[in-house]
Amino acid sequence: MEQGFGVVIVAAGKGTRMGTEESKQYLRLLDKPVIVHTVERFQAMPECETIAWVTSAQDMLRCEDWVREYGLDKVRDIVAGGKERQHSVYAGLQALQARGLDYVLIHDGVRPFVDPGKVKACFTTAREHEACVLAVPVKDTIKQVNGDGVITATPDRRSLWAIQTPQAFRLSICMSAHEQAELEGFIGTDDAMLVERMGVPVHVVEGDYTNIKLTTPDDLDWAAWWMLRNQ
Ligand SMILES: Nc1ccn([C@@H]2O[C@H](COP(=O)(O)OP(=O)(O)OP(=O)(O)O)[C@@H](O)[C@H]2O)c(=O)n1
Ligand SMILES: C[C@](O)(CO)[C@H](O)COP(=O)(O)O
Repeated sequence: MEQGFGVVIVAAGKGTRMGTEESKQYLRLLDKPVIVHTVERFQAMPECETIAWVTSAQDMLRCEDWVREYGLDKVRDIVAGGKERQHSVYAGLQALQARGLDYVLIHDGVRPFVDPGKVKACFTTAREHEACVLAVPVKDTIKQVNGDGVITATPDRRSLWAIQTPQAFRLSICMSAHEQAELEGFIGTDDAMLVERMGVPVHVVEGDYTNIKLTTPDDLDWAAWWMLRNQ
């Protein structure tokens, strides 16, 4: 059988933009915490061999409890994250390195609706090309606006994509990209940025608009409705 992938699920953020007392990854979405819904997506995929769950140091115990309660036996590592998302990803990558897999997927713990078929397509493309992300074409016209609130450019929409997770890479490339960024003090908003800086072409696979990242309170209403509709 072909080797599968390991996934790093990052959930060590504070969720400042959500503005809730409890961090957004622990909010209940119908019957379970958001993060449990997300981990279950990967737990159920035959291609997923191992999961590294990145959380804050103070939340490790409750995550261990959920692993037992929900039978998430692919979670072999629960590790503490860092100040920025990038540091949290790196902590997860280090844990996965010991698992002997060639390919890693990195996924936001607050994207609970990712479609397994799209995850598989992203993994397959990474196996062919070493680096791949899920993304959707932008629907709006995007403008660049300067500090005075004046439009300075209108990029051609046909070349604009909104980038999501998972992002899939050959593990050795992803590790080197993170190490290089750390060395140079570079912080990116996604992992592809770090790999792009290394000159490695990152391929895009079209995902779904429903693979949203729960970010602001309005996302929660939509998420509850979407989950009910698909039960
Ligand atoms: N230091 C951090 C920051 C973010 N994340 C994770 O990265 C994902 C995407 O980040 P984002 O939506 O920006 O989450 P937060 O940083 O929690 O949100 P905010 O920026 O509103 O505080 C989330 O699952 C979040 O928990 C992380 O593991 N470690
Ligand atoms: C990685 C990501 O999901 C791509 O959209 C995103 O960049 C992570 O969080 P952000 O802080 O909202 O940029």
